[in-house]
Amino acid sequence: CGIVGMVSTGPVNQDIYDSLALLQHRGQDSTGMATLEGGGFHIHKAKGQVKEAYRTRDMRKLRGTTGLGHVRYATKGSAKREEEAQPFYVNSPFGIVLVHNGNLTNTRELTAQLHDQDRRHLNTTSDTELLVNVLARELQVAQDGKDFNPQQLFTAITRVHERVEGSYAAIALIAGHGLLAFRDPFGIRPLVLGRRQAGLLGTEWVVASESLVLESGDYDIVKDIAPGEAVFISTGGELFEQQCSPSPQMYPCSFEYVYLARPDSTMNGISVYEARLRLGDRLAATIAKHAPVKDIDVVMPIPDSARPAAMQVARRLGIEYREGFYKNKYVGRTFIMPGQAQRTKSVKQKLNALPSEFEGKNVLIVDDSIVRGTTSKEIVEMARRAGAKSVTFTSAAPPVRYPHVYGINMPSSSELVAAGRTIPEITQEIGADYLIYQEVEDMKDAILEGSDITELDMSCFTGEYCTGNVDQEYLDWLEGNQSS
Ligand SMILES: O=S(=O)(O)CCN1CCN(CCS(=O)(=O)O)CC1
Repeated sequence: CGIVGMVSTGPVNQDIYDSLALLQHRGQDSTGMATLEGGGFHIHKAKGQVKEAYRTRDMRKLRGTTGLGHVRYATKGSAKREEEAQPFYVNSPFGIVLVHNGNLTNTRELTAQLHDQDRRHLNTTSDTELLVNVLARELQVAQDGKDFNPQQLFTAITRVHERVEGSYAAIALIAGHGLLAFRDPFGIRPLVLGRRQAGLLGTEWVVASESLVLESGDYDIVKDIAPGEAVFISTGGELFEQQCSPSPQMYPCSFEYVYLARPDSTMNGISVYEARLRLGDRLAATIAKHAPVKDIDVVMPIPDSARPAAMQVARRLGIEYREGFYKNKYVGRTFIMPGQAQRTKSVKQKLNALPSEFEGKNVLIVDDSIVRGTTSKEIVEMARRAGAKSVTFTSAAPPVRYPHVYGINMPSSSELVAAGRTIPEITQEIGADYLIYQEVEDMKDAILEGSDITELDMSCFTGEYCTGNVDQEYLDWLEGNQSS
């Protein structure tokens, strides 16, 4: 999912719309926007992509100079369990609307607490609804009937960190006051703060999942919100910030760098594009060790996010780089579409092989990752039908062997092609002649090179979950809880 929030000096609806369009790659299922005008909200949510979800009359309703927006894909389960589009709204102690990128892992406990202790009713199974209700409850306690002041928000966020487990980058509008943004104590999901001068009208602020939103709006990048940190921006443009966790740690999600983020974003100070080039450098070294490089005729990317890695593989191995696959850019990102049937159909719609690039050649294909293996299998078949003599399939990410529980839709290990399989078994499963994966340590080094960050969340590759409270019981529950 992608989130954005703004405090401007003029109408904010068009800027939020444009920002959501730039974050579309982070989810195409549904989108929502809310603006704050005086003491009240205007909210619009709809299924589908940004460009089709907001008609002129919807945009006209979204008046106000403070607002937020969300683009979503299902972070767990399938289309059957229709989660609500975001933002979510609660009406006490203030009107609050909230958008969230991430996934909470103690939803069962929180649901019970909210029902028994906090006397709050939940309408959906969405973890975002849990998050906004816990925030509201803790804000009620912190405010304790006194007049509003930002410190109450920071006290409430401190309690949110204590009660909530999992990953969250979140933005909320507090009716009559302003915009609150906060990040989980592990910094798993991204959140960046930007600022620009609006002439004599004052300072304008933006908080977003990716820095390209800031660049596009001519905002200066102020900083990545720190793990555990919260910032509050009043509707008048005054900024308050506080670290709300006693033990913040930086464990950014590795999959942002593998494929989720746009290459032209800088995330936690790391250029996504340059990280992908470095992933290619290291993958090339591993390929040279394990594959018959001298026989390879061409190196090809699977568009789009594997291109930087493929360019480097070709360059390092001294092999010709060719574009053998055409991607239909009008089909959304298939790998995150709920439900297996839709996903298989979409691969054929999404990619096509150009025979002239394959005829009689030993091809080496680079994809950003192999998750379910459905795309990889289809791609190998396409390459052979197009005339390839042999197919070496390579992944710029290591084997995904464990569920991803922090906000990217790969929760069920039964769907993971590498879970419980050896490399030769996976090679056979996808029908390739050779299969080479990135090494875990190489991925970590490639992403973190030149950064002062020392850790990444790589739980879906290693089974080590940085938040510490993801145990086998939870994984089994999650497995059973997935309507596939
Ligand atoms: O970023 S892009 O949209 O360009 C490509 C995203 N990338 C494509 C390959 N899949 C694995 C497919 S599968 O192995 O699960 O079938 C992960 C996501």
